[in-house]
Amino acid sequence: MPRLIAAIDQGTTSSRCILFDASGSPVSVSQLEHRQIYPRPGWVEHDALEIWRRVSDVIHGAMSRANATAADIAGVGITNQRETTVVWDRRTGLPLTHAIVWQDTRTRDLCNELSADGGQNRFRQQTGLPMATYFSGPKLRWMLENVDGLRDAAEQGDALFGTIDSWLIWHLTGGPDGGAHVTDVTNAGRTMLMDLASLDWDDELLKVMRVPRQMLPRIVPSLDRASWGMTRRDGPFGGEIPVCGCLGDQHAAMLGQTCFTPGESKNTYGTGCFMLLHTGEKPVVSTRGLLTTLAYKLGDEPACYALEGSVAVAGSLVQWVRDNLGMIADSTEIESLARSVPDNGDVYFVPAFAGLFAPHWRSDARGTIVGLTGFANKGHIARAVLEATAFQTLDVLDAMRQDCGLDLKVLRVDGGMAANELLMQFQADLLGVPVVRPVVTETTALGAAYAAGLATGFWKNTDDLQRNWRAAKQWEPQMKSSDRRRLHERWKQAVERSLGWER
Ligand SMILES: Nc1ncnc2c1ncn2[C@@H]1O[C@H](COP(=O)(O)OP(=O)(O)O)[C@@H](O)[C@H]1O
Ligand SMILES: O=P(O)(O)OC[C@H](O)CO
Repeated sequence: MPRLIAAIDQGTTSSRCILFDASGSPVSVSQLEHRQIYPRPGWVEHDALEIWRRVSDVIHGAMSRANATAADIAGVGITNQRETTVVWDRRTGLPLTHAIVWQDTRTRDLCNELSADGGQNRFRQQTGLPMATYFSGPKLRWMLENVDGLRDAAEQGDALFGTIDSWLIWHLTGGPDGGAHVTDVTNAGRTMLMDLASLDWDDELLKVMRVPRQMLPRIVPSLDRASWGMTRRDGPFGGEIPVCGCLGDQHAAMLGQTCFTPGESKNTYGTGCFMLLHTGEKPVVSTRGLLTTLAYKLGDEPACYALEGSVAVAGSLVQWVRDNLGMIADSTEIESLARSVPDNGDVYFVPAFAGLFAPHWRSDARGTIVGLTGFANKGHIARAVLEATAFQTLDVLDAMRQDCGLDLKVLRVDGGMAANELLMQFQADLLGVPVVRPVVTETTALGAAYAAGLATGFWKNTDDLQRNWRAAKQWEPQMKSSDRRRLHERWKQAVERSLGWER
């Protein structure tokens, strides 16, 4: 009798495999980083083969730590960094070029060209997305136009496209020997090629992005009782297990946080920071710079939608301070450094390294630190670094409030940066809303496990999942509203200064 569910969480900086038991508790974890490749300013690439190898290694690691065999695992769920674009050869299983990562801005001119006719919101009605470098469609068009032989191979059906979920599922279920070529609705919804209402590839968008349909994966729900394929016997699990759950990482975190009711919201503080608000069974098109996205689609049930505020740079700014400035040796040290000063000393850091995402969508913005005086020290910079994430979240929440009259009661948080107590208190202060962190903060992996567990009957229904959710810590807002307003005004001035720097 299988006692566990396996989740593979393939993130921007690392890959994890976590095995969960029936109470939704992690039983074993294995994690490995992969290279970030920066060939030019603004370009960010991953080696998809390296990612597949890391994923295979973490599967081995988690299985051996739990002393588990394939017979112990009821199902496999996948969750992944979204939008990152992979093309590979169906015959060899090898990538045809480096993957273009979601943060990469090389398609800026292409996006400007595509929005010349109809503006940035040209495809917002169909896709819920503004025209921006973030999404996969323009990245795929760039590849088709710049990688030698790719278009011919795609037209002949030899080159396949997928986001990381597709790439991993294809390899797990057989690779060149009949691997399943699928993607779930939450991932497909980030390509700018899928129609939000029909949940199918859209012919007009395929034409605009010049994408041959035969290279695209089949779009499936976020979980499937029939499963998309079994893990191969000679693969990293060492036996056959149904692969039957799949969601983009932010959508998986909605499941992991059990946000199943319209009005519920979670914010994940990882490399970037992504707040999603459940809006029910009908897509709400934003007028304030938020994305309309799928929350999840559980098998045959109707799809649920969400509004999303995507912030490109959050934890990665802490990493930048660690790796590029050498101010700290480990990400966790940022907290004690920030606590060495009582406030930000009027220093603000706008981390527009990849332009500014929600709610601004300005690819011409660049990173800036303002307010420096001879008084400012490392502590003030550290504070400004942490506060930048909280201010960006406030901008997103304000947009949600304006878009749909949201009256948020509590914000559920997770992700690596949610371990930072100073940030969480400041976040509650700025939003004026309690912030709550659950016992299991690996909500992304947990959400993928929940999808696979619901598909296989390991968990019966969403009530089972809700019973697993438990709060570990809550932060109450303590700041005076006049202070909140003053700080927010200063932040907005800093943002103004970052706009238009890139010409
Ligand atoms: N205590 C901390 N304070 C601030 N940032 C942190 C802390 N711990 C981790 N981080 C940041 O969180 C990020 C890792 O979070 P994680 O959820 O694992 O990210 P991802 O899934 O995007 O790879 C890193 O960017 C790291 O710098
Ligand atoms: O890898 P993460 O957790 O920063 O998530 C990346 C997002 O999915 C990008 O849209």
